[in-house]
Amino acid sequence: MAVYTHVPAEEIDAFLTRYDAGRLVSAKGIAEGVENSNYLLETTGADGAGQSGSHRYILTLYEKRVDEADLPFFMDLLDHLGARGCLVPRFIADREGNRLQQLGGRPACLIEFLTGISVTEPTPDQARAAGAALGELHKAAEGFAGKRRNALDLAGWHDLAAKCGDDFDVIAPGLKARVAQELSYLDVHWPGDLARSVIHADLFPDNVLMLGDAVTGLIDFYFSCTDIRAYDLAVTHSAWCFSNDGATFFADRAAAMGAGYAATHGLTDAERAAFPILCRGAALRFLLTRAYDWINTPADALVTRKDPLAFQRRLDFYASADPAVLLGA
Ligand SMILES: Nc1ncnc2c1ncn2[C@@H]1O[C@H](COP(=O)(O)OP(=O)(O)O)[C@@H](O)[C@H]1O
Ligand SMILES: N[C@@H](CCOP(=O)(O)O)C(=O)O
Repeated sequence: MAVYTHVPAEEIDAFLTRYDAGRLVSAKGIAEGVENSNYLLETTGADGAGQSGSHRYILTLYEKRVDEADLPFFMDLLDHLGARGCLVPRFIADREGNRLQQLGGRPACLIEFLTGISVTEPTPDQARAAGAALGELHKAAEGFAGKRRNALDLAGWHDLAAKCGDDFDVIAPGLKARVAQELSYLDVHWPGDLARSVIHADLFPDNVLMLGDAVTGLIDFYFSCTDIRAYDLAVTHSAWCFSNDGATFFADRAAAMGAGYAATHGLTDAERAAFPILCRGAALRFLLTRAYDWINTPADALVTRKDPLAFQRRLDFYASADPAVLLGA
């Protein structure tokens, strides 16, 4: 469960009085997620007569990697994407027009609740829908003027690796050397000339809400940034096309995801040629943040740490795979 900051129900109820959202009926810490503290709120609604469950909101308190100064970028991006038909949540303004607040000593926002569930074992059709939704997102992001540097780029990966240092080998003997070897490879081969745009950068199954095979919401844009556009597909590929432990690659999901993305956006020849390297970078990026969190998560946080080695297995797969299997024909 990701709740780093515990806020008493009375404080949440008082917080809600700034909004036209009614009174608090229930507040539950949300089990999923590792970055921020999230609560699912139910309220009476503005007229005070709502039935239980009919007025839901997400309350997010920003922790760890989210810089408060970046929140306007995320808000503007979701406004832009929402106005172009993407199924993304709105940040809700209080009666004075403020969307950013303080609660429990943290920056906090009230956010529109979207329906849908996150799949844990995606089918190929669901992977196709995720690829298509990512392509739609990239199309909708065209023309967005905001820019944000990716703090988790190649330079950021070097910084994280240096911070983990010898602790890598506490997670698994030899991991420090494996990471160093991969960084050296990517220093030489990372592509510098591919199209860049705003990307989601963390479109894991838990950040895609679905009903059946239909995407009902894309959430958690807090890593969104300006970077190589096809890297976003590589991140999504690494997240959706393997068993959770990274031991099994599902070529059928990957081919479907590639087809879904091609149907709504598509890749250039140069992006296809670079895709195996982009996937290696994606796998290393999540290996590194998971390793850092494995070492540094506070003992009293209600959070389930994620296994870094699940992304070492993906990395090893990408480093040796026949490029032709990654996206199918
Ligand atoms: N707008 C939303 N609508 C519905 N559920 C949401 C929404 N935002 C977050 N959630 C739920 O909260 C969980 C954690 O949110 P997320 O933004 O992924 O957290 P973190 O930033 O900590 O990773 C999600 O997996 C989802 O279950
Ligand atoms: N997707 C990352 C962790 C970031 O948290 P999320 O819950 O926002 O996806 C991972 O799986 O390592």
